[in-house]
Amino acid sequence: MFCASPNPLVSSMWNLKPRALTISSSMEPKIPHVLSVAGSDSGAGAGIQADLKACAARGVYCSTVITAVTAQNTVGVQGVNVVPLDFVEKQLKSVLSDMRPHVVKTGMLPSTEIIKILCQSLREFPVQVFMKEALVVDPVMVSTSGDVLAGPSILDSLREELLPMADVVTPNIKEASRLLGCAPLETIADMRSAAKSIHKFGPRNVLVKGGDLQHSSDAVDILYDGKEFFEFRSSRVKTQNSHGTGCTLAAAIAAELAKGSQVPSAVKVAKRYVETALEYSKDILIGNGNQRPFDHLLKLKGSFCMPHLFDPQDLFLYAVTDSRMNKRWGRSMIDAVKAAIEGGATIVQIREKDVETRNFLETAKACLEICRSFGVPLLINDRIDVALACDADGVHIGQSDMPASIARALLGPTKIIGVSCKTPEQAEQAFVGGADYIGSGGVYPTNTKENNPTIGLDGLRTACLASKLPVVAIGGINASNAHSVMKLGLPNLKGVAVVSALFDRESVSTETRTLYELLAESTRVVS
Ligand SMILES: Nc1ncnc2c1ncn2[C@@H]1O[C@H](COP(=O)(O)OP(=O)(O)O)[C@@H](O)[C@H]1O
Ligand SMILES: Cc1ncc(COP(=O)(O)O)c(N)n1
Ligand SMILES: [Mg+2]
Repeated sequence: MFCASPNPLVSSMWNLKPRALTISSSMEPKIPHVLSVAGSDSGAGAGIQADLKACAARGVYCSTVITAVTAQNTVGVQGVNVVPLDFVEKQLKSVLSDMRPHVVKTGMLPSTEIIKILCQSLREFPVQVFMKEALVVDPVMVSTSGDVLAGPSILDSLREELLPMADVVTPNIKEASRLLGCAPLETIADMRSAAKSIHKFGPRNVLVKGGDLQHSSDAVDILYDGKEFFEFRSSRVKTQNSHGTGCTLAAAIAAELAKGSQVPSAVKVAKRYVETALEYSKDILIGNGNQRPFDHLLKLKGSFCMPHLFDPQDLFLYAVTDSRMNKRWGRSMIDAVKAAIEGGATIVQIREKDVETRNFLETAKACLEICRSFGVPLLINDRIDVALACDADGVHIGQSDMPASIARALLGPTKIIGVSCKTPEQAEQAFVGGADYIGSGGVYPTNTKENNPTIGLDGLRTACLASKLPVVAIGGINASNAHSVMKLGLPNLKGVAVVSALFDRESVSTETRTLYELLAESTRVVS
């Protein structure tokens, strides 16, 4: 059985189904699936092995078509053995005709013939997720060690055949200048202009990766979608363990697209995953060379003690609780959080309006301990200071709180930030400010928030369509209307946030479990 929960214990201890997937209910029920068409790296830092690990870490199934077998280690590439063309074709047919991946990601494509066979196979077996964004091309040419993985002879077929079919292409700075036949890129301005020029070959989105940009203290990537530029910036992790970052980034983008994310949001999540993986494995020692791999599966190892890296699927069943409502039912906030997780909550937010800061902090610390032990992220409502003080996984802020950009500056790159948004303008602001998701509502009338106009299902749809970020619906959602919300079937609508229907009830765990089952039914969970 494939288990997409970040913490398998949550499933096994409480006998829950695996996390639900938001593949539209009108499609066959499937778990998100990426096909990687790439070369094998015997050192397992890059290539097929990186793709398998990155997809696994991001909760996505990955099948593989191997184009070449490389003898490779941390020193360099000692040999390349290209898989015979007819056997590449056979592998493609085997996977595409039967397993129907949602997204195809390509890496090392060592010959023109292999590129042509791939294009032909993709025409014969079109690959789509939510009718769009299904081909991610990482135009691998030279390894970081300087060894050639695909010679200049592939450039024409790459430019003329594969790139026009690509939804996202992810050249590093060297690959970008090779594709364009231009001088090396030296600045971010060069990266922008290269992204624009590569876009003319026909891909819908171009991401020029700046990991190897000299004299840049940050790792900056530039995305161009034909209209807008997006700049993704993270601090540069000081490590030699960065072999395979390019493959990993592209695989993680493909994984997020397979879950239904839009391109900018997929890039953002993927880049943060790479940065976090580099940071957590910066000191590991594998091999004697200077092209050393990092640890893709940090998430599995770290779920008990490390901060939670945002995954849009966390938003599936979002439990929001405060002490006032719990007091009415004679339970502590800590018991409420435990019960919600027991019932299947995939993320928890605590909010307090009338408790003293010191008490709130103590409660938050206790809740965090429970959440960490189950690998469920804990967010603090409004209070960035409390989130920082207890090292919570992030915050949820409203339109009258600090702007997302300031919250991001205060909280740093890895904390989760959600923003309540009613309008497309607010959703855009949240994205630009560095938020991870938006909460949109009130979908239905509610007693928990005064002066909060209802936007209805139409307002929710408008917000989702306008948002580049994943969305969680909020406001008056309960077991009788959750299905109508999820039925909207919008790819970035990831789940529902619930207050009263879980906590203004006698048994929090029973209500949460019932709602979980219902949501799972609406989105057709497969196990
Ligand atoms: N030392 C680093 N610290 C943080 N991010 C990095 C570092 N090196 C690369 N990255 C990021 O890893 C991804 C892969 O980029 P890059 O290294 O340029 O590609 P490639 O591996 O294809 O050469 C990009 O998102 C880049 O910004
Ligand atoms: C099989 C294979 N595919 C891709 C790369 C590129 O990875 P990197 O740029 O990190 O060396 C590689 N070295 N080997
Ligand atoms: Mg790299």
